[in-house]
Amino acid sequence: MSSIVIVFHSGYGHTAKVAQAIAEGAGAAASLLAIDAEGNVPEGGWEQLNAAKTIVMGSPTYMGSVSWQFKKFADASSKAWFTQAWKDKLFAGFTNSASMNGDKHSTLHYLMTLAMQHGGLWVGMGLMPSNRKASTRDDINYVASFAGLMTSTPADASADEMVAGDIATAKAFGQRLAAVTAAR
Ligand SMILES: Cc1cc2nc3c(=O)[nH]c(=O)nc-3n(C[C@H](O)[C@H](O)[C@H](O)COP(=O)(O)O)c2cc1C
Repeated sequence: MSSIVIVFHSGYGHTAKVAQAIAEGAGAAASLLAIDAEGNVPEGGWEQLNAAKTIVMGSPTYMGSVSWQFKKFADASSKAWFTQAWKDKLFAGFTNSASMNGDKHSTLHYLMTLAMQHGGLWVGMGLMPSNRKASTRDDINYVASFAGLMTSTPADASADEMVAGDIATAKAFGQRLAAVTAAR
């Protein structure tokens, strides 16, 4: 079982690409758990989550919040909530949307609330924003969130056309998650 489980939903592949980059940054400690189009996790998924030290949750931003498939997963996690089975695990979150802002914070805030309901400890980005005149879209944390990973992909861009700086930021976030998980 992996110490870091990245559980995510992705309708069109963008959030999945971010999840892969986080996993790449986190290295051998991490594994991916995709919520399917029906909002279900594959067999053995709940056991993986129960065994994890760190749960990283990701969803695209749809209409200013998580996708319904992610929400179905969140509601199903109430089974773990009843016994506080995930208490004191580390949690982190990420979301991708089309607009630069796009109300992504609303999605991250929901993920954070879910983590708090489970009695978890939230891990933010730990990365300074790239917000200088000389900063470019390909710099680390240009979208500049502290609460969790935000990435933006133009509405007409495929998952393969995602911004390189966002993918690099996701890898850096994965490295941080591996470091804080190992330190526990
Ligand atoms: C139903 C729906 C609602 C969306 N709502 C938003 C939104 O509130 N803000 C935004 O910036 N983008 C919004 N988008 C765009 C998606 O966030 C964007 O296409 C994202 O890359 C999709 O990620 P995915 O490929 O992992 O599903 C929406 C897309 C869909 C399909």
